[in-house]
Amino acid sequence: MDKVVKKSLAKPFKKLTSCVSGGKDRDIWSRHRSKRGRGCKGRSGAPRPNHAHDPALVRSYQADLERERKLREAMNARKNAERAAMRAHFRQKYQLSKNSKDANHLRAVGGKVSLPRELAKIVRPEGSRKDDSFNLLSAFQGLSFNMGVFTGTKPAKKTPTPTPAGGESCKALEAADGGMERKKARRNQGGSGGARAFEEIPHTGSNGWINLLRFWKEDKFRHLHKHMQKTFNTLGPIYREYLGSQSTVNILLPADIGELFRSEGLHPRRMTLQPWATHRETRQHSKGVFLKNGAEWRADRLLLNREVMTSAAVKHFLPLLNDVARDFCHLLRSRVQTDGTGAEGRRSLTLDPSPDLFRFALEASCHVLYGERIGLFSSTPSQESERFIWAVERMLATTQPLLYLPTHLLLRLHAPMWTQHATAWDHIFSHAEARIQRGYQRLQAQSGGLAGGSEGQFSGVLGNLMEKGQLSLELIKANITELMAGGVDTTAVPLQFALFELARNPEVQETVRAQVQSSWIQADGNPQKALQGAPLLKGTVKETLRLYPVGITVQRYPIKDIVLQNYHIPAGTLVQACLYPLGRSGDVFQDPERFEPARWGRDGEEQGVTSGAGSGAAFRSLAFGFGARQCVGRRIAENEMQLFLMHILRNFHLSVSSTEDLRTTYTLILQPETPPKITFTTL
Ligand code: HEM
Repeated sequence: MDKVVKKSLAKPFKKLTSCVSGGKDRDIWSRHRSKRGRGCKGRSGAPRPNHAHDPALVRSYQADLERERKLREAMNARKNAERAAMRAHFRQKYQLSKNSKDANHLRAVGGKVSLPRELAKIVRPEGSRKDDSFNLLSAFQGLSFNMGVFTGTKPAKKTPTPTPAGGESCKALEAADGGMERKKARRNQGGSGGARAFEEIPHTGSNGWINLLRFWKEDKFRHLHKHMQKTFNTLGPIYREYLGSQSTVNILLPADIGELFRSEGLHPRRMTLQPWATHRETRQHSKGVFLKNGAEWRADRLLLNREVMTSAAVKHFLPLLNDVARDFCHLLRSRVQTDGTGAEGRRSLTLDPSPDLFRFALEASCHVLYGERIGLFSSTPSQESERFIWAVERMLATTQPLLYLPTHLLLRLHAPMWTQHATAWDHIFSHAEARIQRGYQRLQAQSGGLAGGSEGQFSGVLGNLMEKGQLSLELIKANITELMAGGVDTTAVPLQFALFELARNPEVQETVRAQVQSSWIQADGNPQKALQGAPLLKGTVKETLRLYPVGITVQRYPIKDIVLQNYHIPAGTLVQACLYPLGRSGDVFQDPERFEPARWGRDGEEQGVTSGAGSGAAFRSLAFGFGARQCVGRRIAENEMQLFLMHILRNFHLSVSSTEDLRTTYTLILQPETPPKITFTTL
């Protein structure tokens, strides 16, 4: 790996060192000079005059330089004065002491400051009293100002100066540490006319390869979510990041995310997971919806939606998920009875449930996909399935480090990381292929044809797709394999977090349980009705994913130019909504560290949104992504997790020995560094 990294980084490094030392440029320059020095001839053959010794030319050149310098100084003075004027305004507004440095800046421009329109609007917002300008003047202690700006009679000027624009920004600008509020103050107002250039977006370093090295050295990939949170706190609600060959614009405020999704177009695109795509290409497998784009993606996606996203589909597969969740709890209950301690009827067992949760998730998704149970809860679960679970985990863990390197090069060099990744995918494919074959044969053998059967029985997503015959067998295989690979860790891991949070918040746990118990009785054994009557279960899942989003970002390439935080973002830029910092932002959620399922009301919409959160209320809960390209397994995952928690809460009281926060790590999905141990006590 080291060799590969060195090789792949050698070129950019060479470029970088030559830039720093000026090596290559100097060579070219000196060669050019010496050529001229050797007496380069004109077209006529006569020797060219040596301009370097022409005094008139030298004088004019020096005059040019001087003019440029003066212009630069004047511009800087104007910018400083604009900022000083704003600061003086805020000082006066918040009755803070005056600052002589600002007065000097203002004096340097003769006391005349033409504020750009955005700034002027802050100083004298629309509808404010007429004497505002007078107050402002008094703040400048006798310095004269261009009144036209404040009264709006002078045309606005374009300026690269920071342009805070909103009432709440006033206070923020005064914050001494330049925290989040100050950055938030740069919110975009109106069209892109006055927007700042893309290049002005704060960034974490403009050399992607150096950044990448730093990431590796500091092991930042595993803590990418924390790195993002920290960077937003330092640079504000928008920043650029260059990593290897990737470059992204990162955002976290709901209003900005809304703007991004509104420009995703008919065929929304995410960042391509190149290692996955390269695997499909080299093995000549078809791609499923995860990796496809454009009209092809849309056509396949619409067919899949019918099988897994519509309410008719949910009605079919929900009872299957319920069977698996119920069986899981029966099994766990008998284990607690046998291996646990305590009095009869209130036995307790402490264990790390994660291996069982992975089995549960695979059993559940296979039941929905193939319409049959695969027997993972038996005392001797199949080795094949255990290998599949292991392969998915390997595939995810090896994706992240490969994302920022040229996959085709690694492939050619047989880099061990790539080989591990490809082998993990090969396992996943051969396992899925075997299951699909079996499912296909079983369905053919069944009387009454494929999906629906003669009694209208649901025979799994595979059966339905085959019966309808709208997707080729190749595409069915590709998509079923993706659904299998995407359906295990994504639900098993949040369930670990949910159990942990319920266990360390006993009051919350009791409230959710009370609702579940009463809903269960009223639903008379109908799982769908039981879920509908217990919205806190939905709230628990949402709350878990707010604090621990499986994928820490959702990405899009806007199809048109947009403006975010008053920066111009050209169409086609990769923009990421960063879900981990979003979910824990005090600007967006009240008391963000608190686990509170009830914050999501009956209809799943958030209640008690912080007043400073701005618009974009629909863009606070995005763990499954958004719009036409959102997670296609969403309905399976939501119902699977809610049913699981429903049966657990009906059967067990949950507790943990320590209420300390869990340490988390990111390996393409966010997970606990060490899976938490939970004590299950029978009810
Ligand atoms: C809690 C569980 C899950 C979470 C948080 C989750 C999250 C996501 C996210 C964020 C996306 C990208 C959406 C976007 O770009 O807007 C996605 C896409 C996808 N997910 Fe999930 N997922 C979960 C469970 C599942 C399950 C159970 C399956 C399969 C049964 C699945 C299969 C997929 C597929 C195939 C895509 C690609 C869809 C497309 O591009 O059209 N996911 N998921």
